[in-house]
Parts: sequence; C-alpha cells; structure tokens
Amino acid sequence: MNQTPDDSAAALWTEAMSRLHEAGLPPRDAGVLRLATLVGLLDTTALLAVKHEHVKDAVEGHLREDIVTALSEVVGRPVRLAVSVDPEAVSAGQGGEQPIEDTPQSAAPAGPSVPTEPTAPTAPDGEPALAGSPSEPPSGTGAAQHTTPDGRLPADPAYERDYSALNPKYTFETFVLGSSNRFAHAAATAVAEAPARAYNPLFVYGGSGLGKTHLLHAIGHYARTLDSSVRVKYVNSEEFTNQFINAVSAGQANAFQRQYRDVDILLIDDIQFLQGKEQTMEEFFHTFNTLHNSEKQIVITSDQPPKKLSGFAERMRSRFEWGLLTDVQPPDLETRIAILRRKAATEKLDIPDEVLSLIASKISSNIRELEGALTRVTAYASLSGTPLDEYLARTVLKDVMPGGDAGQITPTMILEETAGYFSVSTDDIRGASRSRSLTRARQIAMYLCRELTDLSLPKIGKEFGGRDHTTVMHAERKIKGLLSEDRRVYDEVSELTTIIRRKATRGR
Ligand SMILES: Nc1ncnc2c1ncn2[C@@H]1O[C@H](COP(=O)(O)OP(=O)(O)OP(=O)(O)O)[C@@H](O)[C@H]1O
Repeated sequence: MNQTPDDSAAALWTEAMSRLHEAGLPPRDAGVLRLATLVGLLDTTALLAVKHEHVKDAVEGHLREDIVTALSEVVGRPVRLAVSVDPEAVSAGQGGEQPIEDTPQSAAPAGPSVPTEPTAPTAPDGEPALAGSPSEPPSGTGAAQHTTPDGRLPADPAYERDYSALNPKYTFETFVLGSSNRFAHAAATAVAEAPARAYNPLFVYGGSGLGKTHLLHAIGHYARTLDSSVRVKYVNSEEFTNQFINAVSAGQANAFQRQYRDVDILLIDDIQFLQGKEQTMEEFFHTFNTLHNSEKQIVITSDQPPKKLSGFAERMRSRFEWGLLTDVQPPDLETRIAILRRKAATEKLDIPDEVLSLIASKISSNIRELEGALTRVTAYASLSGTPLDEYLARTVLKDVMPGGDAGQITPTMILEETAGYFSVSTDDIRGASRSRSLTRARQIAMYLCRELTDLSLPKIGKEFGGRDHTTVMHAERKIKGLLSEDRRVYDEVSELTTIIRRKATRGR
C-alpha cells in the first residue's frame, strides 16, 4: 500500500519538520522522522504514515509532543496524531499517485459527501493509533476521559453482553487496506479514537460483502481497547426492528429505549432494512436525536448513500449527512490478493501465491465470496490430500464460479434445490424438526444462502421459518468447518452449488 502525501500535506510536513529542526531536534530524531510523512488531515487528525514500527513508537512516544506542537502551529489549529505503519510510505516531497483531500468539518450540517479515493495513512499490517494532542486532550465523550454516567461499572454484564455481540475476528488488525476502503477505514479509526468528536454520525455505504460490518465491529473493539468503560452497542437494523416490535407488544418500550439510548457508541448495520417500517423508523429517529444531542457516537452502514435511501423521511436522510459520508468500493486485484494472503496467514494455511492470485482474479466484487472460494479450495486439498496448486484450484473454482454470467440466485431456489437434493420438502427445511439429516440439510441451505446471495443474516433467518440470525451464523460456521473435515459434506455443498448455479443461469 503506497501512502503518498499530496502537495499540501507534504508542504505542511516540511514546514513542521523545519520548525522542529529550528527548535533543536537531535540528529538521531531527525533521522527517525525522515521515515515518517504526513499523508493528510482528517478534520483535526493529522494522519502520519511511518515506514517501521520503531518509528511509530518514537512518534507516539518521546517525539509526540514536539510533533503535535509543530503541526498545530503550522496548521493553525490543535491537531491530534493518527499513526500507522506503512513500509511503502513515501516521504514528503517525493511526489505520488494518490491525492489526499482534507475532509469537511464534522459539525457542518448536511456536509458534502467525501469521495472514497482520498486516502489516509494506513498499513496492511499496522494498527493505526492515535496520540492525543496535549493542546487538545480528549474530553467530553472522548475515549480517554470517558466516565460511566449511570454509575455502572465496566464489568457490568450489560456492557459485556453488548460487547460480546462483536465478532472478535472483525478488528482493524485483520482489515486489509486498499484504495477501495482506505478512507472509510481512516474515518472509522478516527471515530473509535474520539467518539462523537470526529464525525457524527459516520455513514458508511457500499455493496454487499465489502467490509462494512467488519469496520463497524472494528470500531467497537478499538474503542473498547482504548477505554474499556465505553458502552458500545452493535445492532443490525432488522434486529432493531424485531426488538422494537417485541418490546412494544410486551409493554417494555421504555426498557428498549434505555437499551439504545444509554450507550456511548451505537453501531447500526444495514440501515436500509428500516425502509417502509414507519414506527421503527420513528423510534430510530428519536434514538438518533437523543444520542446525537448528548454527544454520543452513531455509526451507520447502508447499501446506498442517504440520498438514495428511498422510503426514509427527508429529516432522517439529512441527519445521516450531518457527519461524514464515505463509501467502500470493490477491492482491486492487489487488495484482493492481500485479503486472501491475510486470511491464509490467520488460518495458518500455506497457499502458493499463484493460487491466491488465481482466486483473486476470478472473484472481484464481493469479499465474502472471495473468502468462500478460498475455503472451498483449501477444503478440497485437505480432504483429498492433494497438494494445493493452480491446477487443483482451477478445478475447484470451476464449480464455485462456472463460466458465463450466473443469473440471480434466490433463497427460494436454494431451498427448493436443497430440499430436492436431500429428498425432503422445503417445509421440512423451514420447519422445526431437529433430526440429524434435516438439520444438516437446513445448515447447508443456510450456508449456500450466505455464499450465493447478498441476503443479510436476519433476512436469511426469516427465509428459514423466522429463525434468529445467530442460527444462520452458527450454520455458516458449522458447514465451513465440515467442508474441510467431511468429504460427504464437501461433495454435497459442491454438487448443490453447481445445480443451483446452473438453474440460475438457465433462468436468465
Ligand atoms: N478489507 C478487508 N480485509 C479483510 N477482510 C475483509 C475486508 N473487507 C471485507 N472483509 C471480509 O469479508 C467478509 C464480508 O464483509 P462484511 O460482512 O463486513 O461485508 P458487508 O459490507 O457488511 O456486507 P453486507 O452488506 O452483505 O452485510 C467478512 O468476512 C469480512 O471480514
């Protein structure tokens, strides 16, 4: 990932460096700072990219105060630092390909949408970190000074429950950066570091499987790492709807409201599913206002930008634009390969580069599909005891990604084909029976819905007789695990994938 400062960031950095020199910066530190560069300014956050971990340590350690002072003077307002390690960081003045833009001020009403391309300093592996400026210490709802207003202790089970809703795998450390998501990542980092102080709300939109949920969870994890007393609540908007309906019918609307209003960071996923649900939307409107008025952070994801969210009242859509809008785009080839490489490393899989490149070249628009293809290829190699090479990968991928345009795959199609394949009825699959064979057929169908459609977990749950989204998550994990352990399951999933894809293609 090549971090390249634009001219204005480069000029600011050069000026700040010359002030540091004038102030008597020791030559050793001057040498260290030659390995750092200012990539851009994100509101009051100065985004620095450094070449090595030891430079990051120095910048966040003994050099921090001097850098913050120099940069604040040059910029003309107090700045904070966000530092990330990027081995390819280009020093100021060396020119580059990717311009960086300053972003709109957070509090500006109806702030303009910020394009994705502008970047922030990030590293494929490094965890960005914020060193608070001494001239502008975190305050109010800022993470470092957070208190528990209602007197609950951080160890309160209610905190732990909310926090545990976050997937431990979705962190900033496991999020691979590329030009498609760099801006969203920088904004997400800034929000986690200074809740309600950087941008409020942060609104992230983009197509399915591009990492929006991952970023939301990462915000929650990181905010909690910085301050374990921060109350984080993550919810998918469909769950929000179900919980609201249940609370109202049980006469517990107040408890519902408290649950969502007594938080410091509300992470709400897939807001588009509130479309057409008037009462829930109204409730969300009040939740939003309450949180925003009391300077609590709201982060929203959606498949569309606010302007295109039909079925939402204008007052709601305009609120979504109060803070910062950013999108995530499909990753380019290089990023796709990096994502696969990271995943292989996490799972301790030794996969040749040409196999990773092959998978990345076949699947371009959805990272979930990319991961699914990797799972299939490695599962096959492990089951068959065959070396994982390009030939094997090509053979397996032919099933997963047959040539030609597949038509739209629907959950009904998956249910019908799975039922037919296992000689049961779709009602059986949707039904409550927990017999071993039906449970397996149901889990495979859920797995295929996850892999072959864009449906969210709650939506898939609904298709399966109104099951909870956690059941779908469990099924997905279960089948994924079995794919590399149980040849029969592998074959069933492969054959069904081929059947369903063929059917979708014929139906075009
Ligand atoms: N930049 C990335 N680095 C590593 N993994 C990623 C990245 N982006 C997405 N993923 C992975 O891809 C999968 C799909 O991502 P995620 O669920 O966050 O997508 P999404 O945009 O929320 O999709 P949807 O709108 O369908 O809910 C997850 O397993 C996630 O960890």
